[in-house]
Amino acid sequence: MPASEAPTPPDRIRQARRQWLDTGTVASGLIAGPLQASWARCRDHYGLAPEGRPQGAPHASAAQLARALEHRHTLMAHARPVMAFLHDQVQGSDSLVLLADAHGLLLHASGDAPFADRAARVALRPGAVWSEQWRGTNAIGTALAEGQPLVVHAGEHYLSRNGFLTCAAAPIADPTGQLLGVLDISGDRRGYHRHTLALARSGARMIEHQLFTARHAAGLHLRLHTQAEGLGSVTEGLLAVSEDGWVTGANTAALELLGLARRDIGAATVERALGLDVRALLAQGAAPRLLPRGGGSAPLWLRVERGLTLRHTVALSTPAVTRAAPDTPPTPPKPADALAALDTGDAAFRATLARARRVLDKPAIPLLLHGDTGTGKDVLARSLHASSARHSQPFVAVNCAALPETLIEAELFGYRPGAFTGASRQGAPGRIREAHGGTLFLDEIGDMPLALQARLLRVLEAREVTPLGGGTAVAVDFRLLCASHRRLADEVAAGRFREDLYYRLNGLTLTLPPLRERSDLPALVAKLLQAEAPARALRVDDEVMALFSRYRWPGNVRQLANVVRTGVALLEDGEDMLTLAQLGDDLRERLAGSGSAAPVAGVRPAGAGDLREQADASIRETLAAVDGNVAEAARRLGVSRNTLYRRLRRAGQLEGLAI
Ligand SMILES: Nc1ncnc2c1ncn2[C@@H]1O[C@H](COP(=O)(O)OP(=O)(O)OP(=O)(O)O)[C@@H](O)[C@H]1O
Repeated sequence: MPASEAPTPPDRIRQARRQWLDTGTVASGLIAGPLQASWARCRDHYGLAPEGRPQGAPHASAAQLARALEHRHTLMAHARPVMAFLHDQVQGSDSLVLLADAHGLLLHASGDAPFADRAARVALRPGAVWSEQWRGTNAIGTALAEGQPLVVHAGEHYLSRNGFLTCAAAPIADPTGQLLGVLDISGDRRGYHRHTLALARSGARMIEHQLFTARHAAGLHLRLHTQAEGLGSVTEGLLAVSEDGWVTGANTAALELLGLARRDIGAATVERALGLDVRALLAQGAAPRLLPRGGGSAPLWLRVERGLTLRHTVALSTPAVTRAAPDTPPTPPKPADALAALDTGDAAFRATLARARRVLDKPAIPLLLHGDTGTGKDVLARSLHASSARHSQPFVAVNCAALPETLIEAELFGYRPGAFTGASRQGAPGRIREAHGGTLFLDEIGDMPLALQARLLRVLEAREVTPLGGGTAVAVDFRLLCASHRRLADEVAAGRFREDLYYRLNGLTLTLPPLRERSDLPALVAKLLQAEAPARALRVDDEVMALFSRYRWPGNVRQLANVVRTGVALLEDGEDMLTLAQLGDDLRERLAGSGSAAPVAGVRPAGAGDLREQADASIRETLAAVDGNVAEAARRLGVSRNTLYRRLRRAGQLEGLAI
């Protein structure tokens, strides 16, 4: 049974809190084990005080939230209709249906307006982060930490200020077993209902079912249920099987029916899971059959399917039946518009986008994205995928600069159990196979070691991949996008990049212009301002725009976006014009520093000094401050992750960091 299926009685919770405050421990059995473990984490790992407030808890800006929604658009597309359905079930009961991502960032809320107002007072609204680290024990954060559905009721919340809530949450995993987020139903504690957890769990199952169907409908997959009538329903188990007999995907129901764990996906054979080998499955017709099982387990009904059936095609094309809730956060651009949304008026960039659109759905023509750091290669790659016919299939990004050389091979091609020292016992299918049916984005391809280039070339030519440690080659179908800030032709000339691979990758090169060469700076600034504060009509004054126009922008759009974000944060309430004075001294100095073509009156250029040493010191300090989390350190330093990775790789400091 999941933790706290029924709420702990109020007197027990009071007793537990009193014991906790007085002695720092709780007698066993007073509250559920996972919640007790969570209280201990809150105090010992996160240093939270029960009566305290969440100090420094992050809150996503509108632009960051929009980006997170865009990033999770597949999850959103499948979650919205389910959330609308759940909202119908709990309507009028003072509650909210919430969706959080795997970091606890609240992506979407749907619910009763009066309760939404109360919930917003404790930041239970889109943009806030409800991981345990910031909010203490709570259904969203604790379900993520424990990886199981649970209820956190009233005083079981670690922070007293959240004690008016009763919350039930269930994790959502993708078909490969990776945790995508949490579906939560939160309400006033007086309105607790014992069915709420079952509702949240069913909602999570429905979303997982849809995600599975979208990803695996085209391949060999199995439907499982204890009753024949259950096949085809949202309660069925679903298992994807590769042609060489590996379990490559499963929903939670299938894992439970077969007694498998998430880590078994990509690691267990179908023979181990079902007692049938893949040939026996393929020989079976489309009719359901009863599968006897040993060990006292109930027999299972099994139906084997290959490829799309009409019913699933219809189901796939309709997940966008959404009913906008009154508090719907900004929605990401529709997939078809993602490319168009990048066009802010620069003629050369517009022509590049038009060329890209012409080959969008021709996967035989690989695209190579070239541009300096921060020019938007990653943004363009995601938009290309979102605008393509494959948009509901996986987008798998591999950053070749981010991985130690020794790991790239296993990460890309997968490996058999025990293929190399330190390999996980389960083996892994590899990123190339994860991209099957969708898009594979190899970022910083110029940093791929020569030996691996030969292997990649073979995969591209044969369109099949063989895992490290041997085994059968598996056919793969993906649209390839590569990006590099280096000119690959120069790398070829220098002998660092294989010529044959270069020609294989370079169906069409799309070059992103540096920001200083773009003619649409004012429109881009307007777009970034709008994204940062959608509800306010913000502008920059002429003096700032003139400064922006003269500056060289070595960090390109990323740097501009950071400058705009800081500027907006420094605006007083009610002000809608960003002026030079409001940019702050340090920012003005940076803008007017050595990168500027002409100095601005009254602004001192940045001093020289030993920049490399300073940079190294600040990288070390920042990494220490964020516990080695490279993505977070890059954000704080205002540089791209790739720049930081390259720097760390050169210094031999990449192993062991959170990438
Ligand atoms: N067209 C755009 N509209 C709005 N924001 C953009 C655009 N292009 C880039 N950005 C912003 O710039 C940031 C950097 O973009 P991106 O990561 O795509 O650059 P990149 O070229 O891949 O950089 P690197 O090579 O350093 O990884 C993004 O997070 C986004 O905030």
